[in-house]
Amino acid sequence: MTQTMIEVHKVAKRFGNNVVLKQVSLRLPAGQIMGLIGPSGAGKTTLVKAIMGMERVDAGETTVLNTAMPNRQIMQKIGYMAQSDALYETLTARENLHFFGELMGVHGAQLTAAITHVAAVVNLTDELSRRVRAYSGGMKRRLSLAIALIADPALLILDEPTVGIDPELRQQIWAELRRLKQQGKAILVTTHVMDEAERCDELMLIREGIALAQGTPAELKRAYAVDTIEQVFLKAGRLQDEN
Ligand SMILES: Nc1ncnc2c1ncn2[C@@H]1O[C@H](COP(=O)(O)OP(=O)(O)OP(=O)(O)O)[C@@H](O)[C@H]1O
Repeated sequence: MTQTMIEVHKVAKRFGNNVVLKQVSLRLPAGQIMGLIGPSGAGKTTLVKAIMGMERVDAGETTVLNTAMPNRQIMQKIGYMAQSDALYETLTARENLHFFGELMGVHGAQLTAAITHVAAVVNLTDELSRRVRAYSGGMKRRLSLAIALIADPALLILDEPTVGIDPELRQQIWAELRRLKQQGKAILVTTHVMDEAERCDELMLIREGIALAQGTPAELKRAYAVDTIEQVFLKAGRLQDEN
């Protein structure tokens, strides 16, 4: 069987009285892109943080690269892009990439080559010498994505990576994600964009903390007898409300 990169088993989480994840399970093998889709507040980021080991869960287990999370060493091996950018504003983009690359164990000529490559992927090659505080919101998202890619990690966890990014560049980023997947990398991505959901190998639909449906885009469309993932989303929501 293909190597399992992420295993989530019956994870539950609440904040006070607000139950945010209910018995959520998933498995992400190497060479696959899994999309987490669901309305705002559904629990996607909380699930991502639980997988990263950044949020303690109340029940269940999360395992990354065969290691129970939280685990600091494993955390450093994940190419993680958070929903809010964690960048050094007073440094240039190149200095940020250099800093985070070193932190993830990439050095010297290898790091220089990696910076050139990831900057090209997110179209920031000509902006590398500018300080991040002069960047627009979209440019900061692109730099955050470049940082997630810098160490060529076996596992990428990307929380809404293409928010604020124009359609052309979004295509380019998805082409890179596909290339990485073909190399055997595993990618977990949260998205609100339905055409991105269609590009995932596997989708999990989360609503009110419940994993409502899981499968390939084609399987989900068949199961709900609809033509698009957007319709799956709407129909699954309606059915959940009726029950
Ligand atoms: N640290 C926290 N303390 C209290 N409540 C929280 C905390 N983090 C998240 N929540 C709540 O948990 C629920 C799920 O939030 P989460 O960020 O996981 O949703 P999401 O699906 O990622 O939403 P979005 O698509 O808007 O990013 C929300 O009701 C949110 O208010």
